[in-house]
Amino acid sequence: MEQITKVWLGPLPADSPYVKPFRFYYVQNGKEKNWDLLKVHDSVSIVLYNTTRQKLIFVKQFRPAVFHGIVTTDGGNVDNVDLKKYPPSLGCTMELCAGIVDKDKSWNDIAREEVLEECGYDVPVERVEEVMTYRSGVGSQGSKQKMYYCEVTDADKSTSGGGVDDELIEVVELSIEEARKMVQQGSDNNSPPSCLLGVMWFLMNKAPKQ
Ligand SMILES: Nc1nc(=O)c2ncn([C@@H]3O[C@H](COP(=O)(O)OP(=O)(O)O[C@H]4O[C@H](CO)[C@@H](O)[C@H](O)[C@H]4O)[C@@H](O)[C@H]3O)c2[nH]1
Ligand SMILES: [Mg+2]
Repeated sequence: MEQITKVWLGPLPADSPYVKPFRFYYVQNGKEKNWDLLKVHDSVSIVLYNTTRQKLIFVKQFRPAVFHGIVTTDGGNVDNVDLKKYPPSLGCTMELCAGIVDKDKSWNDIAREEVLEECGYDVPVERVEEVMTYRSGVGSQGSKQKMYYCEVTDADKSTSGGGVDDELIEVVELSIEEARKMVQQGSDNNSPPSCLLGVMWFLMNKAPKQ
């Protein structure tokens, strides 16, 4: 699915549109301190539930940062890494449908667009409900993510999804029981906390009571 054939590293160009590193200085309790941080885009995530088939909809994709973390924690060198020893599938994650806020559009419109681009469901923006906001990576980035909830049906499906431009995204459907297991027992699918939070929120507030 991920189709990765080669991996290597390089320095971060100063004009990256995605991450800008800074050293932040401040005086606290009379003492000068500093903190190294990364400015990254804010983002939206969407808990998607298909009521026709009673499935939660997730996206699976190769995440370079996760692959890097796995290889280096294991003591490996990512630069020109041996992909037989470290298969790229190690860096694939199960996530909520999500996207960065990098356009001159409302957050709700961006959430609606991600549902269409990544998962293929074409819904009017009114059907995308705001749930909560939180901060990710508070030690290094502190970016805001707003979580949404959207119920979809098979009739809303207009494309197979999979992302735009060069994105390679797999749409994955889980039953409520399978999603419950993911947060009860944990799993080895590299899910970020935002995805686990979204599933727990759904189970507490939306899942049909048994
Ligand atoms: N981030 C990035 N760095 C690059 O160097 C980089 N180079 C190219 N790109 C392109 O930017 C687009 C980013 O895709 P999305 O808008 O769908 O955003 P996500 O990657 O899904 O990230 C969100 O959702 C995650 C899960 O909740 C959260 O962890 C993130 O914080 C949150 O932003 C893709 O077209 C990708 O090809 C980069 N994107
Ligand atoms: Mg995305």
